[in-house]
Amino acid sequence: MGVLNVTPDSFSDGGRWASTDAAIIHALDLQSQGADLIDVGGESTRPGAGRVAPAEEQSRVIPVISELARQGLSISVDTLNSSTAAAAAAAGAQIINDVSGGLADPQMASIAARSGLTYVAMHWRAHAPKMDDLAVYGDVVAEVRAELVSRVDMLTAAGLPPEKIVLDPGLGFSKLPDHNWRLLAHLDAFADLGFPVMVGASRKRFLAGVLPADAGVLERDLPTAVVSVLAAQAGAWAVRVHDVAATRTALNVLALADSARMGP
Ligand SMILES: Nc1nc2ncc(COP(=O)(O)O)nc2c(=O)[nH]1
Repeated sequence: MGVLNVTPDSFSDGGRWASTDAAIIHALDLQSQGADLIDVGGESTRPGAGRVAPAEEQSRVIPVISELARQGLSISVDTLNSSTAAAAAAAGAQIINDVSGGLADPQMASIAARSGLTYVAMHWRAHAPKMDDLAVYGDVVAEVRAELVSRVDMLTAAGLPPEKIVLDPGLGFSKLPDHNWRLLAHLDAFADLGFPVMVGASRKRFLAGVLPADAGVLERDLPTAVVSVLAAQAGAWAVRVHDVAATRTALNVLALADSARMGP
């Protein structure tokens, strides 16, 4: 899943694809790098980001989704807002990627159920201003797992078929670095729930821990690609990344190593 932030302020690529034309060019480039899906977002969820009105979010993402769907790309819409999810479904998106897992907008579960789209429910505890204050866990794996199970219960009660649900541990959302590493080390705890699992580590702060102190954000693309391999080995359904080429290459290494291991 290639990241396409059509926003002026996303933490690692804000403003670069803010125009519709630039966004479409970048989406096609992500596809040529090997992306199976393009995740189109119009509101930055980085810590400290302010909220964006749904109308503004839709003005950013719907023209992009419409054109990319017209060109046959597989699109997810990264939104907390049910009105944006409904508009994206009408514009040709196949997936709703809701970082709040339905908590931010009470209408989202029913809108997602009615849309027939696949729905990614990510683990989340609060909007950006309060997010870091809630990074408190006794057992992060058990608690994130339990909270995602309660999200599934709410979503299915609203009519969303279980087979439409993808789960995501929400790396970097109300998590300290060691929480993220523990979640990555125990992805099986989420895969065991019987839903596809998505992982979004790309360029996130916790990856800085494996880099020199003066490393820039783009240097996190290498550890991101390594995490993509770890996620694939744990059976992840998708990884959400900015640098698709790096992850595609890393997954090619894994595929060749696996085939060599199973070969004669
Ligand atoms: N499902 C899912 N969606 C996401 N959307 C945005 C971000 C924040 O990253 P960005 O600001 O680079 O888009 N991370 C995730 C994530 O980890 N999982």
